Amino acid sequence: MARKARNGRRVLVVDDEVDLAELLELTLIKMGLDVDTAHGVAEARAALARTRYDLVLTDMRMPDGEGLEIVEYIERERLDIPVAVITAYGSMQNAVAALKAGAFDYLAKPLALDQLRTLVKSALNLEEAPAEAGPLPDRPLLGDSPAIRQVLELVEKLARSQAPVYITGESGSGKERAARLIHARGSRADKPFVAVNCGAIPENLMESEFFGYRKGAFTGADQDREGFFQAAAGGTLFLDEVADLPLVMQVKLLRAIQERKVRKVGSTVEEPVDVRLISATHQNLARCVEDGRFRQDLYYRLNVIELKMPPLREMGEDVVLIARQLLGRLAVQNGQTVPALADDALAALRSYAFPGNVRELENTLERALALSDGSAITAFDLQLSPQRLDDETGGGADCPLQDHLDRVERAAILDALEKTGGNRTQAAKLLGVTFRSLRYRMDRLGLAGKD
Ligand SMILES: Nc1ncnc2c1ncn2[C@@H]1O[C@H](COP(=O)(O)OP(=O)(O)OP(=O)(O)O)[C@@H](O)[C@H]1O
Repeated sequence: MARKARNGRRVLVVDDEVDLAELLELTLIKMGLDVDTAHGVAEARAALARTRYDLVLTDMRMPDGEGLEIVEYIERERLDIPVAVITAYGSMQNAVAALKAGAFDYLAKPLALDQLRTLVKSALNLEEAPAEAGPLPDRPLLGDSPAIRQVLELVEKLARSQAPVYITGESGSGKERAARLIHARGSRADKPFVAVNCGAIPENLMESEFFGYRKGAFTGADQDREGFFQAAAGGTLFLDEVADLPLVMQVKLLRAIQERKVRKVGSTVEEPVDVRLISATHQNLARCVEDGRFRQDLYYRLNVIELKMPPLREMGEDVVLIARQLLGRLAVQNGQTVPALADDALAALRSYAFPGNVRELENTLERALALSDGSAITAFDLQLSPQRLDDETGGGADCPLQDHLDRVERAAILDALEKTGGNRTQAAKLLGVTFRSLRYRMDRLGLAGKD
């Protein structure tokens, strides 16, 4: 089966499960890609022999063979096509075998669509959609539980003040959304809101990214450039994952906050800056201070007022309320009628721990909408895996699987780079992955500047 879209990049999806293939296909088409689907290894080989693809996504287990064979085929024939595999939940061995055979990444089932999109964008070097022009839409924080009402009250108060705000909460609990709301409701609303993921900036570029640089400051600096501080002038600078700032940068940030001035790299003059700071992290920053990983003086500067985002599982019936609102929005976006939530789906939503909070709920619904027959969403469509119901007791609620895997991966890569003196080719060999796979992984984990 082949479907056409808009930007000329062609992806081969290999999956014998019709539902999953359809979900992948829909998601990729929405990204503007052309998609062919093969329902087994033999069909995939035939398609690869016939057509030039820019990316292959393959399931691991199919009736006529393993996804691994496709990875090996692409390597053997030197087709130079990035290939990613989709593995069953919990089968890390399969994922590792595929990476060793040349796959550049893997996705675990049930599929998280935002991870899929990140992977595809990265493999195809697709540009991010341009940022929305004009003032940011004042998107609300959904929910009506006492926990979220308290948050909303505090947001209104914080919007009226200029004090630094420090937002805590689990991943996906709406920290960035709350920060945007504080900005949008305050006196700086018509000025920029600049969000910075502190964990994603290579260490060697941090200073110039934050404070800008002058032409000639270093090789390649062929014109003056503004940093985040200048870009947020008069508005709000949102420092996400602030615990990931390296200590050297913490000193520079503290200075900028205290002096209300920044100096571009390569410049001798300081310029005044006026930004409101909001920072966030899902880590325990006080513990980072105790461990010596975060400066206490900066911690006090940032943590003037704390806003705690509640986890979705502590928001009672909000899970159903938010699910209905999100479903309505998604269905309208797709031009579908809004499906009902069947009783078994409601029960599944109420009993699941949602370690990934509202973000996970959004992904779950997006996937369910694609899988459902259109009239009602059932528990089956939601695919909330029962193992994860126990996450709360197993510590998983504080540590969703992806975070855990990322941490393991990050430690292994850093270790290999240290052992090889930063030589990526040797590090890739040591890790048993291809050079391209290592480069991709370092980009994804924000380690690109670490060697
Ligand atoms: N209360 C809410 N109402 C509506 N949408 C929400 C709510 N909370 C979170 N979201 C949505 O969930 C997704 C994740 O939210 P956001 O990025 O604000 O979370 P975060 O806590 O900053 O996550 P991370 O720690 O991973 O950066 C976004 O799409 C956001 O719009």
